[in-house]
Amino acid sequence: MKSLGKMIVAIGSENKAKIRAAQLGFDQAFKECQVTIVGCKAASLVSDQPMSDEECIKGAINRAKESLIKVPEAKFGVGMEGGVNNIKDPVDKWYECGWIAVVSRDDPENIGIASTARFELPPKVMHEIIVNKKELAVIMDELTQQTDIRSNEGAMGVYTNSILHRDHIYSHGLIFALSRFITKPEYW
Ligand SMILES: O=P(O)(O)OP(=O)(O)OP(=O)(O)OC[C@H]1O[C@@H](n2cnc3c(O)ncnc32)[C@H](O)[C@@H]1O
Repeated sequence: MKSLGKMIVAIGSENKAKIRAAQLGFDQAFKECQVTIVGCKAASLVSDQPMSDEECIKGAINRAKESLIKVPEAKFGVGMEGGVNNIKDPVDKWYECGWIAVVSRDDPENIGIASTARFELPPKVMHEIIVNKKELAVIMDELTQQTDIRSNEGAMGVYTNSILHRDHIYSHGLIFALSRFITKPEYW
């Protein structure tokens, strides 16, 4: 039987849902490899509750780059940053999604960036974030009377009756971010 090549991937987070997402995404994108995901603390250098896509992207890139430094044996560094964003026109609504950055050690300037699917956050949740300056994770735990929603099904699970969980949805965003590394070079 052909043995699988081994690959180590760093992720700039110790959040279990994000680590599961990284494993799910890399296992599908690199079927020929046995992938080990190594989580580590990495500073996003943006606010605890990012309020725009731009801020999330910055946070994801910062985390991806720092994770590559912290895990010297890693081939890729991954950053995942959740946050909210406001679409004003044609309807004024707030959405939540995760942004994912993937940095390759071979070519650190070649960064894959993509987002997860997004979902609407209700005005009562946005009121808590904007007026009472609370983080989404805290609001979710209070609303559901559960603990550590962020490491489990996530707000995505709460607002889909557990149909869509944070790990799976983030794995889809990760696979989009990996596109440049796994598809034919002539597509790029
Ligand atoms: O340990 P880290 O990697 O920071 O994981 P985190 O869950 O705190 O995630 P982010 O920093 O990426 O998210 C920014 C904020 O939004 C919250 N958040 C994002 N997505 C969420 C989700 O699906 N469920 C609950 N909270 C979420 C999160 O807890 C923070 O308050």
